[in-house]
Amino acid sequence: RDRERLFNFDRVFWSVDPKSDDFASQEMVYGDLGAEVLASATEGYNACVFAYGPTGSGKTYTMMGLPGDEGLIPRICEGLFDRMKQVREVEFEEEIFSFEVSVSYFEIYNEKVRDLLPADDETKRDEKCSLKVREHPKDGPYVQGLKQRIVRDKQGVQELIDKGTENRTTAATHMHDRSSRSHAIFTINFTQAKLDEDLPSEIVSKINLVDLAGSERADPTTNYHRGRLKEGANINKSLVALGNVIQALGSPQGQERSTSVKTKALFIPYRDSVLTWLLKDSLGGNARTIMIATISPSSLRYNETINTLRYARRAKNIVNRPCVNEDPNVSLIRELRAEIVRLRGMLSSHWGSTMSLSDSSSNVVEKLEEHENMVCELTKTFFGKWQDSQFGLMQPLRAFDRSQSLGVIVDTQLPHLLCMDDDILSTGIMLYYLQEGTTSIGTEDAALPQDIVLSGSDVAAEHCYIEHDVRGDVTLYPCTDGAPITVNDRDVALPVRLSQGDILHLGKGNMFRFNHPQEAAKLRERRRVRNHGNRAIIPSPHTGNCFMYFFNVNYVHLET
Ligand SMILES: Nc1ncnc2c1ncn2[C@@H]1O[C@H](COP(=O)(O)OP(=O)(O)OP(=O)(O)O)[C@@H](O)[C@H]1O
Repeated sequence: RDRERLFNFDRVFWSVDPKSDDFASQEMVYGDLGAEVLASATEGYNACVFAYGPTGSGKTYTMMGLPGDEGLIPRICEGLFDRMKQVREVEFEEEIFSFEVSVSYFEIYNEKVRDLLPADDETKRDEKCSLKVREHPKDGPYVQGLKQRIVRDKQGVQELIDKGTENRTTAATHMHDRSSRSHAIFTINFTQAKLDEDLPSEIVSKINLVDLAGSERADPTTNYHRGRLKEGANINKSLVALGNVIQALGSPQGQERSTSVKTKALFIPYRDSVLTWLLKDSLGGNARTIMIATISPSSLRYNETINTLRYARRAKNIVNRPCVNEDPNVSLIRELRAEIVRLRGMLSSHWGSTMSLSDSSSNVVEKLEEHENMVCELTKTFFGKWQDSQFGLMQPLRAFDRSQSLGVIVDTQLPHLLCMDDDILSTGIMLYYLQEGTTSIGTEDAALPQDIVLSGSDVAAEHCYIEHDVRGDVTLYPCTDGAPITVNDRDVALPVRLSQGDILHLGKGNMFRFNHPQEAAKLRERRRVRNHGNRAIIPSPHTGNCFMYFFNVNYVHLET
C-alpha cells in the first residue's frame, strides 16, 4: 500500500478544498481545457472532451457544473458566442464573417439513443422513442432523426442545456442521489462563413462534449433490482468497449496506423457499443480530443482511482488525425487560383524573352483558359449554394454590421414558403425552398419520406405536393381527399397555381406565405415603370374606378 505509482498526464487539477492555494476552480479548468476546445473550433477542427471516472467523482460537475459554478459545457458555449461577438466587432472590417451554432443533446441508456431535447411544441421529450444510429459513407456515424436546434445566444443554449439535463436518466446510488445512469453527449456544430477577397469559404467544426456514466462495477453484495442491474451491465459493456477501442488505438500498431498510410488497416472494434460507434471520429479520427479522468481523493476508493488512471494512461497513447473541415470546392478554387498565377507568370516570362508564341506557350494559354473557366464555374456553384442553402449566414450580418439596422435579408431567387406560426410563443423563423421539381408535404407517417414534414391532427400523411416547373410556374396539387388546404382563405381541392404573396393554410395550425422572388421582381418593375411615367389621370368613361396612365411616349397602362 505504500508503493508509489507514477502516472504522467498533461495537466492535473486539484479541486478538493476551495481554501487551498492550488485549488483548481471551474474557471481555471475552462481556462486550460475550454480555451483549447475553442481554439480548435475556430480553426475549423473537430473537438471532443469526455469525462471518465467512477460514480460521484465529479464528471457531471466538471462538464455541466452547478448554477453559478458552471462547468465546461456552458462555458464553452458562452465562449463561442463571445468569440463571435468579438470577431464581428473587431475583425469585421477586414473580412466579412458570419456564424451559425446548432446543438443536439442525447443520451445512450441501455444501448439505446434517446433525444434529450424536446420538440418545440413539447414540454418534455418522448420517453419511449429511441433513435437509430446509421453510418454515412463520408460523414461517418450519426443519429438518425436527432433534433438539431439553432441557437443564437447564451440564454438560448442555456435553456436547452437545462431542458436536456432535466430529461437525463439519473438515479440514487450508493454514492449520491442524482447519479447519471446514461452517457450524455452534447454536440455543438459551429459553422463559420467568410468572404475573403471575394472568395467565399465555409468551415465547420463539431464539438462533442461527453459526460459518461460512472465506471464502477456492480457491487455483488448489494441487492439491486432488475432494472438497476441491467443498467449497470450496459454501462460496463460500453465502457469495456471504450477501453478496448482505446487499447487498440493506443497499441503500437494503432499508433503506427495514425502516421503511416502504408500500414495494413488495424481492426478497431468501434461497433461493439453505441458509445464507441458514435465517438468513432473523436477516438483516433478527425478530432482533437481531451479525456478528463475524475478521481476521488478518498483512500476508500483506491481501486477505482488506480483503474481510472490506468484507463487514462492508455488513452494518452492514441494519436488522432485532425484536419480542417473546409468545403472541398473552396480548396479546389484556391488551388486553381494558385495554378493560374503560376501559369500567368510562365507566360509573361516567355513573352518577355522571345516575343512569339511557341507550341508550348499556346498549351499554357489553353490550360490557363481551362482553369479560369473552372474557377468561374465553381465560384458560381458555391455562390448558388451559399445564397440558397446558407440563408441566414451572410445576409443578416450585412444588415446587422454594415448598416446597424436590425434586420435579416433572405436574398434568394428560389420560390419559397415562409412559415407564419400563429403560436404566440413561437420565436423561430422557418423557410422552405421549393427547388425545381416536386416538393412533397405531409407527416412523418407517410409511406415515403416527405420533403416538408408538418404536424397537426388534421394534416394528412401525404397532404399535398408543389411542382416548380422549368418555366418558373409553381402549382400546388392536393393529394388526399378532404385534407384541409386553403389559398387566400379559399378551399382548394384541385391543382392551383401559386402567386407571389399567397397565404396558404395546410391543416389548421400550418400557415405559410408563398414568395416567388422572380415574379415579385417583375411586379416591382411594372410598378416602378407605372410610378415613374408622366401620368395623366383620365376618368373612366364607364365607371369611376378606371384610370388611364400615359407614359412618356409609347407606354399605356390600363389599371382597373
Ligand atoms: N470538484 C468539486 N467541487 C464541488 N463539488 C463537487 C466536485 N466534484 C463533485 N462534486 C459534487 O459531488 C457530487 C457528485 O458529483 P457528480 O455528479 O459530478 O459525479 P459523477 O462523477 O458525475 O457521478 P455519476 O457517475 O454517478 O453521475 C455532486 O453533488 C457534485 O456537485
